[in-house]
Amino acid sequence: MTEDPTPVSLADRFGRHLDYLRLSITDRCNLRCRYCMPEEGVASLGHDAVLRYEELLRIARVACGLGVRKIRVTGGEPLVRKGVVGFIRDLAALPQKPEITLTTNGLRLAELAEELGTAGMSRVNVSLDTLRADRFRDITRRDGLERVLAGIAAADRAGLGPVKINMVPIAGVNEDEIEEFARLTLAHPWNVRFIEFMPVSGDLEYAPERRVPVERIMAALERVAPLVEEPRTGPAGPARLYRYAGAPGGLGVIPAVSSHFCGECNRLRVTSDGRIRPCLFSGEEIDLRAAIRAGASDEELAAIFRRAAHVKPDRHHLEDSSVGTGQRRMGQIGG
Ligand SMILES: Nc1nc2c(ncn2[C@@H]2O[C@H](COP(=O)(O)OP(=O)(O)OP(=O)(O)O)[C@@H](O)[C@H]2O)c(=O)[nH]1
Ligand SMILES: C[S@@+](CC[C@H](N)C(=O)[O-])C[C@H]1O[C@@H](n2cnc3c(N)ncnc32)[C@H](O)[C@@H]1O
Ligand code: SF4
Ligand code: SF4
Repeated sequence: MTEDPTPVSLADRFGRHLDYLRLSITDRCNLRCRYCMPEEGVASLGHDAVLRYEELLRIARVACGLGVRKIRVTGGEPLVRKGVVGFIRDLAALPQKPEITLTTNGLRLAELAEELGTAGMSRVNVSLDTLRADRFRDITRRDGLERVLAGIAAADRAGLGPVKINMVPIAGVNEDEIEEFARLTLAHPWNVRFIEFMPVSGDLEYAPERRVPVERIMAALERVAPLVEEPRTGPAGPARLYRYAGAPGGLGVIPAVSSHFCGECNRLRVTSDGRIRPCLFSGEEIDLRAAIRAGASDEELAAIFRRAAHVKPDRHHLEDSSVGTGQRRMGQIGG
């Protein structure tokens, strides 16, 4: 095994520096959110198809050697994979000490938050689309609102904050809760982010027309109290940031579809079966797993990452056609 060279930057053809890796560690999930995956017929990847933790760790190490500074562990639901805490510990201990974050539905967070914090996780983002138990059951096809809320509280206590809460407003489903979510920031130190629904649905009922455009989200936020725009420090990611004066929590709006933030994109993704996705919304994938299992060296893996950076498109084209995520659902890519 070779030592990592002095960190370099992984740049693409458009001058963007790719220093953020979204690593999906499983395609399995303990929920079935209607906008993400169908109830039935979700064939999980076979055991051998999914990368082993050693393989994922090696990928992360090679990526960090290329300048990746932040790794977001995602899924499917990352907290359903056995051994996830040990894996987080190993990631946090990589020589480059990347920032380790997690995107989760929160169902298992109450039991794992403390261990995750001790393992070296910096922060968590929790996906939550409703504060009503019956609606939670309708959207996710499972029970669990109380557990998610307990998970958020546990993450706070474990120092995994400020917790970001990701809410996807969908017309006719939960759009009427935008204000209630926004009010949470008046009482809690959470950053509540509203994400435009993306047309990659698991359920036909959730058609693109259900997307609540950013203007409507903003109007709902402004009905609660005047918004103060927050300065963006560094690569803040895709969210536009706001706050109500004096509130402990913050607000974010992620215009994933309408006013895309591709010009500032710093992400690469690796799916749980070892494919690099240069862009969430391009079907192009580059196989790392085959290379790893054929005995590729670290240099060869780094070359595959460079190739992925090279083919990263300048932007998505969701507004031009019905382009989606190719053959993959969101839950298979990790969002
Ligand atoms: N279009 C698009 N959407 C993205 C991208 N990255 C994340 N999202 C969406 O934004 C939402 C929030 O994603 P998170 O997993 O919380 O990650 P993040 O927004 O990068 O989180 P931070 O690192 O805390 O800013 C999810 O619905 C993602 O699908 C991206 O590169 N492109
Ligand atoms: C695919 S999930 C994976 C991680 C974890 N299971 C969770 O739900 O946080 C990552 C993110 O994608 C978002 N997502 C899934 N389908 C979406 C869609 N059609 N439009 C917008 N966001 C979506 C979810 O709300 C979640 O915040
Ligand atoms: S959004 Fe997350 S929790 Fe919901 S089905 Fe998709 S992967 Fe599972
Ligand atoms: S759509 Fe593609 S290029 Fe645009 S921000 Fe997302 S991953 Fe980056």
